Amino acid sequence: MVVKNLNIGLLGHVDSGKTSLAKVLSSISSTASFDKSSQSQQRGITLDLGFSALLIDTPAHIKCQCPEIEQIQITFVDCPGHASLIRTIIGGAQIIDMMILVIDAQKGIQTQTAECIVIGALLKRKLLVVVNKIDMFESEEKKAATLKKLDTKLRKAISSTQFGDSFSIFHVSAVSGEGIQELLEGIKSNLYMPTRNLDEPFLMYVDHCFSIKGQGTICTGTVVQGSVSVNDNIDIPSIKEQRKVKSMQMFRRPVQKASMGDRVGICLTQFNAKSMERGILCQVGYMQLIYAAVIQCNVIEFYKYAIKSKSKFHVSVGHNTIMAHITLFQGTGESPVFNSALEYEYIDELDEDKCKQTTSQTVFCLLEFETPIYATSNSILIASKLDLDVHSTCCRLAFWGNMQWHTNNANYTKEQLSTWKIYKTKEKQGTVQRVASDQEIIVQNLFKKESNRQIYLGKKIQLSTGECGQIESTFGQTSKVKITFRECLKEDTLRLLKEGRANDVIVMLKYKKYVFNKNLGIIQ
Ligand SMILES: Nc1nc2c(ncn2[C@@H]2O[C@H](COP(=O)(O)OP(=O)(O)OP(=O)(O)O)[C@@H](O)[C@H]2O)c(=O)[nH]1
Repeated sequence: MVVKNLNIGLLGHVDSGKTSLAKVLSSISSTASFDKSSQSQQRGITLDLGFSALLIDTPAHIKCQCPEIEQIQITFVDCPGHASLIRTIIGGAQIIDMMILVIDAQKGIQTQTAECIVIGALLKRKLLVVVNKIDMFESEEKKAATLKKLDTKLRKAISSTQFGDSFSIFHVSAVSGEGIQELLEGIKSNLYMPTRNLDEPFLMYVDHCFSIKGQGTICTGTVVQGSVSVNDNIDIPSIKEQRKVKSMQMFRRPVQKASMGDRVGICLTQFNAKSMERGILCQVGYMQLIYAAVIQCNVIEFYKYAIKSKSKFHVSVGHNTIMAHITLFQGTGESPVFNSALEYEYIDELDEDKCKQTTSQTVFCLLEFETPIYATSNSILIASKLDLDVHSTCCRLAFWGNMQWHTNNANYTKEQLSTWKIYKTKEKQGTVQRVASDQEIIVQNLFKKESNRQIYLGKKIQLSTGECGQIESTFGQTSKVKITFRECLKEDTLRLLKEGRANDVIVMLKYKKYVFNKNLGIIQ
């Protein structure tokens, strides 16, 4: 029997009814489903990803493309909704093919609804919207009016994202069952066969790990790339060891092979399950630790705070979230970023214009991780400010991007970054000490006493009165320099200087200073 697995995430604000919906939609539960953990039950909220499944006959529109698929197993990934668990939500969204956005009919769009839309949109997931709890209205009239208004609001809010308006909205009650049959039909008709590239190296995101005495250690998770078979040797990067795949199960069915998109439990030869609560399994030698990365910086339009170089953001990759120190810069060209012939301008703070990237200027972000992470060259990195107040009504997701460059070298700073030409535009100002001739002036205060004036020789300067000249030579033992002009200075300028009004004639030197290569100093 050929059964294909598809993963559908249930995302939405806390208490909108995601777990209740997962329950009514599923026929198979797993060891991690429906808030079984005692902590979850005590607090009454989902604390971790929950997995359950529904087996259906292959819908006709898929059957005609893939006649060999007899049944489809839909794995529902029930994500937490509470603001403090956004890391888990981001992790959950990375393993799904389609997302069901759950909204409380009476509360409408709430803060985490918006964050979930952002996450789903940037990961390019297919979207279905479910308005839940429609049994809670006091009258049919009130229900019809509220739902009509909410649908319009939802379409308006979502249409500005990558989802556009190509999504369906369903009105249901997970408690009374109203609308559930229509939702199931809607899910079936929206199913599609995502591209599964099985030739890539095996990679699995593990969400739970536990030991069974006498058998081994079980890792449950989703295969996000390639495939794995019983008896394969695989890497456990977090403990830097390899283990053999002893057996595998998909929702309690033993299988010999699992491929991209499958939810699977893999039994490995024993290791300490505590060493890997969340993590990855992969083909031997595939994953390496990454110490820094560059992404093209796609700013999330709902993020309302400043994005500044030298600040720190949380960065999520797969199920992992770590702190990173950021440096922003912009340049021409798309990827790959680092052509040593190109120069990039350092950005202190992203303003609105820079957020709207033009085709000629692309904003990049260097992320230097506080602790190294495992990522692959096609990983999506999502940066957020999770230390913002969880009760805030603002979106905490700031920007995201695919990896353009990364380094596995812990000592990368000196060895690699110094070849990058990321510059800051600097300006020095000085005053005229005396006029040597009408084409020659001696300038003071442009440099500090200890500055090496030699490296500035030949650089252009401009006077605040408009004339352009160049630094001809150093002058004397102090910090002065001689500046020459091709043309004679303007009469007005000479008059000001003769009258001793040196402060009205400012000498300006603009130059580029490289961020990662202090020695290079200046170019023009
Ligand atoms: N009346 C009514 N109550 C519902 C419905 N769906 C869920 N509930 C109730 O709403 C509360 C929250 O439901 P959950 O399914 O736990 O919500 P959730 O979105 O999974 O919650 P978190 O995962 O913690 O964000 C529970 O008390 C449910 O019984 C519904 O359709 N109608």
